[in-house]
Amino acid sequence: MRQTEWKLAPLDEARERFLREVRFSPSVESVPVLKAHDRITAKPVVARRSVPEYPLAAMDGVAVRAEMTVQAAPDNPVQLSLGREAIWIDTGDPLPDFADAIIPVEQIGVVDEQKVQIFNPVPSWKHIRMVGEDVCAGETILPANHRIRPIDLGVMLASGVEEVSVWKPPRVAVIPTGSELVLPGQAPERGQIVESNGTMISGYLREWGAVPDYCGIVPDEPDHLLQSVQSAVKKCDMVVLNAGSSAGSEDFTVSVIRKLGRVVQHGVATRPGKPVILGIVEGKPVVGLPGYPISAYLGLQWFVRPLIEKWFGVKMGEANEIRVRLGTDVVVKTGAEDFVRVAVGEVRGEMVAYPLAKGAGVASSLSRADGWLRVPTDHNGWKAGESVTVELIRPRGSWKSRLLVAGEPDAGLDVLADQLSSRGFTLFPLPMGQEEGWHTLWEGRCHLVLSAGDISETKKVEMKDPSWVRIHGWRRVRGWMMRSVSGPGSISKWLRQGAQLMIHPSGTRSRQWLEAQWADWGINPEDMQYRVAANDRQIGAAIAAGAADIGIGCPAVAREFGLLFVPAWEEDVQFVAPKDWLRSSMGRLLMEELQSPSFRTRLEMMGGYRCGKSGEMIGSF
Ligand SMILES: Nc1nc2c(c(=O)[nH]1)N[C@H]1C(S)=C(S)[C@@H](COP(=O)(O)OP(=O)(O)OC[C@H]3O[C@@H](n4cnc5c(N)ncnc54)[C@H](O)[C@@H]3O)O[C@H]1N2
Ligand code: MOO
Repeated sequence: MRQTEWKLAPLDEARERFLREVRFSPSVESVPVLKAHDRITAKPVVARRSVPEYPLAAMDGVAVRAEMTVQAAPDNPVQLSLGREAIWIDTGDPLPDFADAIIPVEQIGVVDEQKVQIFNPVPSWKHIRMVGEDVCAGETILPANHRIRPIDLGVMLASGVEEVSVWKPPRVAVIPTGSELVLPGQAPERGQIVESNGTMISGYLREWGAVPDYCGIVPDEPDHLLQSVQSAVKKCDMVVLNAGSSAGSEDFTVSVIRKLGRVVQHGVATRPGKPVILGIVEGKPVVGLPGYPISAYLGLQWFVRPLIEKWFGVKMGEANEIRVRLGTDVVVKTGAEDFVRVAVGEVRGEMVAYPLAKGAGVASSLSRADGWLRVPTDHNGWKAGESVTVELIRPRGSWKSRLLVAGEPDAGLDVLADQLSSRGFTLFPLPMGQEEGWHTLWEGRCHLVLSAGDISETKKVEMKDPSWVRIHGWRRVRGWMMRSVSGPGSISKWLRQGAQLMIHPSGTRSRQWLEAQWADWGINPEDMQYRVAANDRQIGAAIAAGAADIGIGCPAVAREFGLLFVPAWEEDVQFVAPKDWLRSSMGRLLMEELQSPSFRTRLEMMGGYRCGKSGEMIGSF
C-alpha cells in the first residue's frame, strides 16, 4: 500500500529518542598491540614497566661523578682517568654504577688514551634520563574508550604492554535494496543504476571503527527483504538498509521493519534526508536510509555514526565550524531544516561560501563541498554578503589554493583548471550572468571574473577605476548544438515549432546573444519555452541523451557528445582582476599558465579556440 501521511520529527529530537531506546552491551577482546591501531580501549591501559627502567645517558660524552668536577674551571681543568673516574658513553647507554652525571663530548678535552680534561663543574644528574621520566610502572597510559593512535602503540610497547583490551567492533549489515540496482563493475542498462551507496556506507562505517557486512543487492520484493533483514539481525549488531524508505509503490522497508520489530520514527523534518526510518528489531537498531546518495549520506551521519559512538563510548570528533560570508543568496522554503552543501574560498583573507547543486541525487557536489550550511526550519535563507556558520567536512584551509572565477561559463576554464591543478591550485568556476559576476568581484567575493564580448560597452563606470586590470583570455566560437541537421535558416522555425531549447543562465553572453537573436527573428521571449543549464557541457549532455533538442555551446563540447555544431558568432573572452591580486602567488601563476604553450596548445586542439593573445594585458581601465 502506498503511504501518504508523514509525521515528521525534528532531527535532534528524533536522534535523541532513538539513541535513548537503543541499548548495547559490547564485549571486550584482547588484541596484540601490534594490531591495535584504531581500535577503542575498553579499559584504562597501565604501564607494565617504567621507561626508562634504569638511568640512561641523555647525551654522547663521558660519565663522571659530579663531585669530582667541583674544582674545574677553564683556566684550571680537572683531569680524570678513563676507566676509573670517567667512561665514554653514548646516548641511551645505561649509566655505570660509579657515575651520576654526563659531560657532553663537545665540552671534553682529550689529553690521551687514558685521560680527559673537564673545564667546568657539572651538577649531579646532569644529562641523565631518570627512571620513570617517561612512564612509571603502574601508571595509566591510556584511558578507557580511547581510539588508539600510532603514538599510543609506541607508548604501550615501550612500557611493556603487548596485549590490550578493546571493544569488539559492531558488525553492521549493509543492505542495498532496489530491483534497478546492479553491482559495481557491471554496465547498467537503461533503467538500471550502479549500486554505489553500499560502498560509500561501508567506507564510513570502517572509518568509524565498525565492521561492515555487505549483504548484496536485495530486489524490491517484500518477502525477500524481510528474510534479508531477519538474517542480518541474527548475525549483526546493527542493520543499515538503503532505499525504499519513501512513499513509492515499491518502498517496503518501513512495513518490513514494522513486521519484524518496531518503527521508532519514519521521517525527519529536513531537506534532504526526510524519509529516514529508525527502527528496532530484536533489540538491535535498524536504520532505513533514503536512496538518494546525499540523503543516504546525511542519514548515516545523523543516526548511524552516533550509534557507533554510543557503542564505543567515544566521539568521533566534534563539529568543526567557521564563520563565512555568503557569495550568493541562499533561498530555501521554511518548514524543514535545510542542509545546503557549500564550497569555501578565501578572498583577501576573508572566507566566502558558495552554495552548490541542491538535488539529493547530486552526489558529486558533496564530493566537491567543504561543508554544510544548516538553515533552521523557520528560516528562508540569507542574502549574498551575510555572515553564516558552516560545518566543515574537510580540514580547515583546504580552500587556500582555490581560485574563484565568477561570470561567463566557458569550457576553456576546464582546461585552465586542469593545468592549474597540476601546480597545486583548484579553479572553481562560479557560472553566472556578467552583471552579477562584476558585482561579485567589486564586492570581494571572488578572485576574478570571466567576461565575454565588448565589456567597454557594458562597464563604462567601473572601468575608470585604475585598480582593475583586464587580461586576454582567448577567442572563442559559439553556436548551436543539436543532434541532427535542421539548417541555420530553419532554426528559428524549429524553435517556433516548439523545439526543446536549453540555455545558459540569465545575463550570460550566450543568453544575451540569444535574446538579441529572438528580437531579430521577431520572436517574443515570452512565447519561448526553455530550460536553464549552468554550462555548455550540461546542455550538450542533455541534447545527446534526447532530453533537449537544441542549445548554445561550443564546437569542443558538441564534438565530445557527438553533436552537430552550427557556428553563430565569435568573440573575445577576458579576465578582470584587481591589479594588486595579480601580484599574489595565485595571480602570477594564472598569468604564467595563460601564457604557457602547453595551455594554449591544449585549448586550441579542442577546436573553436584561439589563444594567440592569452595572458596579454589589455590594460587597466
Ligand atoms: N511521492 C513522494 N515521492 C518521494 C518522496 C515523498 O515524500 N513523496 N520523498 C522523496 C525523497 S525526499 C527521497 S530522499 C526519495 C527517497 O526514496 P527511497 O528511499 O524510497 O529510494 P528509491 O526511491 O528507491 O531511490 C531513490 C533514488 O536513489 C537511487 N538509489 C537507490 N539505492 C541506491 C544505491 N544503493 N546506490 C545508488 N543509488 C541508489 C535510486 O536509483 C533512485 O534514483 O524519495 C523521493 N520521492
Ligand atoms: O529528503 Mo529527500 O532526502 O530530499 O531527497
